[in-house]
Amino acid sequence: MGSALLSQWVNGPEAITVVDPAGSDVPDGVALVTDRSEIADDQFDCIIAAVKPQLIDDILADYVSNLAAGGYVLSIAAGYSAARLSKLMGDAPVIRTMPNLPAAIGRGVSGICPGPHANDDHLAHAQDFMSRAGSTVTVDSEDKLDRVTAVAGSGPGYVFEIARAYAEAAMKQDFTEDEAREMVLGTIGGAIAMASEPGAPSLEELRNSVTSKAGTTAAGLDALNGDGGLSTRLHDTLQAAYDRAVELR
Ligand SMILES: NC(=O)C1=CN([C@@H]2O[C@H](COP(=O)(O)OP(=O)(O)OC[C@H]3O[C@@H](n4cnc5c(N)ncnc54)[C@H](OP(=O)(O)O)[C@@H]3O)[C@@H](O)[C@H]2O)C=CC1
Ligand SMILES: O=C(O)[C@@H]1CCC=N1
Repeated sequence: MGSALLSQWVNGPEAITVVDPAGSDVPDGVALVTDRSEIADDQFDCIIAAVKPQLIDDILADYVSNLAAGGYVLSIAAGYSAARLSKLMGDAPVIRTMPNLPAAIGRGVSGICPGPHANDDHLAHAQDFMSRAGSTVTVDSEDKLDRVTAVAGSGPGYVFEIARAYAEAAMKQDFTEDEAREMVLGTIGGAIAMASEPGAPSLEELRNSVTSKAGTTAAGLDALNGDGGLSTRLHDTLQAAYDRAVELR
């Protein structure tokens, strides 16, 4: 996720240093170090926590002395609470965000939640930073951010899985993998673009406009969600993701 954001963050004025022990590729203009010792004496206005939540305790505390006076810590980690991170980082100001993977093409959706000691300047920077990767929504509680995580942070995973299953079903209707992928992604992309037009009808109205009385779509929709199974499954999906975020706090 860090690389996806980095690909958009480089379009701004900040000088960015990435610490990655694996030494992966970084965009032009970004400094890469593979060991914190290489930047031991350096100061940064913003430290970004982009490792897995389970690794934050082991990794981030080493960077307390790298945070410049007046700076803040920006976390993209799921669940891990701002209060816990602030404490770990010597009572530093913390802002939590929850981006999603289409940030890689500037089409992400990011939740932003100011945490302990964060001031308006920190929040303004975080909003500017995240908006380079797509749209943002600022929420006023971490519980809400954990719900953004369930809906949008994990969301591309659900969408890719739905598209994968949809394409698999298309292949069972005697299409090749390439044909199925093209038809399914074209159909999803076209439908989403239409629903996203300014002034577009509600999603329910759009669905109804495809559904001829006693026609093929009605037959398909009955199999898809006639018993409410899809609605229940999606409710359970979001609830399970939220519950996991709560466990990671
Ligand atoms: N994936 C997603 O769509 C989203 C992820 N997030 C959050 O982003 C964070 C990263 O997740 P994700 O990108 O999926 O996970 P990854 O494992 O792909 O990324 C974590 C990166 O941290 C690196 N790393 C490991 N140890 C260190 C260290 N000591 N110092 C610096 N870097 C280190 C890893 O390197 P290596 O691979 O070599 O171990 C890896 O490149 C998580 O906190 C997650 O909750 C938030 C929103 C969406
Ligand atoms: O699966 C995860 O935990 C991360 C957070 C949201 C998306 N990926």
